[in-house]
Amino acid sequence: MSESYLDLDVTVRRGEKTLRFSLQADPGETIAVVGPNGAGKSTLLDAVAGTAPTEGSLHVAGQDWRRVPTHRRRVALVHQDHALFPHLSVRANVEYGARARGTGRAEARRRASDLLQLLEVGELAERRPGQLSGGQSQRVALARALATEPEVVLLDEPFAALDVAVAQRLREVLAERLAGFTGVTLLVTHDAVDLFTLADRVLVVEDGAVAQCGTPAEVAALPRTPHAARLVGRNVLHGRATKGRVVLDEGPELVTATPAEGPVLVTFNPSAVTLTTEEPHGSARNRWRTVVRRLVGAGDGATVRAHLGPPTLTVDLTTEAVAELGLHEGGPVWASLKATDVTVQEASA
Ligand SMILES: Nc1ncnc2c1ncn2[C@@H]1O[C@H](COP(=O)(O)OP(=O)(O)OP(=O)(O)O)[C@@H](O)[C@H]1O
Repeated sequence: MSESYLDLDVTVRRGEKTLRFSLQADPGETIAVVGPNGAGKSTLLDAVAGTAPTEGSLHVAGQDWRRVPTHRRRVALVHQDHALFPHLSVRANVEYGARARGTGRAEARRRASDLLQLLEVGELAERRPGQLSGGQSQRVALARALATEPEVVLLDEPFAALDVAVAQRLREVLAERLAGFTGVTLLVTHDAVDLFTLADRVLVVEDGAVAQCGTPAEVAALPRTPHAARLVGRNVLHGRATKGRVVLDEGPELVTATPAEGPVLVTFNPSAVTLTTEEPHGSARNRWRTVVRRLVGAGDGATVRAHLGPPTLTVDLTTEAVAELGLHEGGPVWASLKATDVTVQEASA
């Protein structure tokens, strides 16, 4: 019998693809699931919910969930399109969640009132879903999901359709609510903010398998996939190390301060890269003449993210610096990087 609250080790076949997931989680844990499009994040949720045919083992709260039919699994799923019942009031939508699990009418009503209050939409109880904003609807959808007293909550990009301020407020409300939740929450997200505000751990999914699982700080410090690196704003390059040098898969060499041998991932902060128009003559051991591929404003008007390559680099700089350097897409630039700013980790074969 498994020690973990949730213990999953499954294989899922989807068309031509075979996806394989393994995850153990403790009571009360919130796990962010990240990865590129098509990596298998939704498939992982489907495997837990029982809506995808799976082989392997899945235990939740001491029960063998392979023996629990899908409709009896104590699992609540919230998507970005919340799909509330349009003909029922907000209150009735949330009560439905509880009643569907066999809860009595009075208890369901009490639970719905409590949850709507907690999610700060108590005053909307008599409205119909059509009379709610996107953020309000999403709160009601969360209330309805939690009213089922689930053992596992599956949140599939629940903030994706909301504007930034609404999403931020809902994150705060959800963080409070999840703090008192004793089950396991899996949260699929493409937003690094979720990692640092909601997640106890981050599960990085790549190409139908778990590429990394660690605390948000661990993944931020040493992301093991380019997607995770981009998400947390770090650079990651693949290469092969011999004696303090790494021959990058993209061609150029990189000098590092850490001895390593064999396949490696090298990571570094965008702020560690210095850009110049002339070849730099400072102490930086690594310098490359490269090309500006894309310049993307950060939305605050003051900072710009430059994508360069080869080698593929991301660099954050101020709009003044962009102007001073005369950076433009397709234009040349020198990038330099100190050996001591580079972290080297072994790559799994
Ligand atoms: N019902 C299905 N039948 C066949 N293949 C499927 C099915 N559902 C998903 N797939 C495939 O399985 C893989 C994983 O898809 P999945 O939707 O789990 O990825 P995801 O990480 O959730 O992606 P996204 O971020 O785009 O939602 C993809 O290659 C996808 O094309």
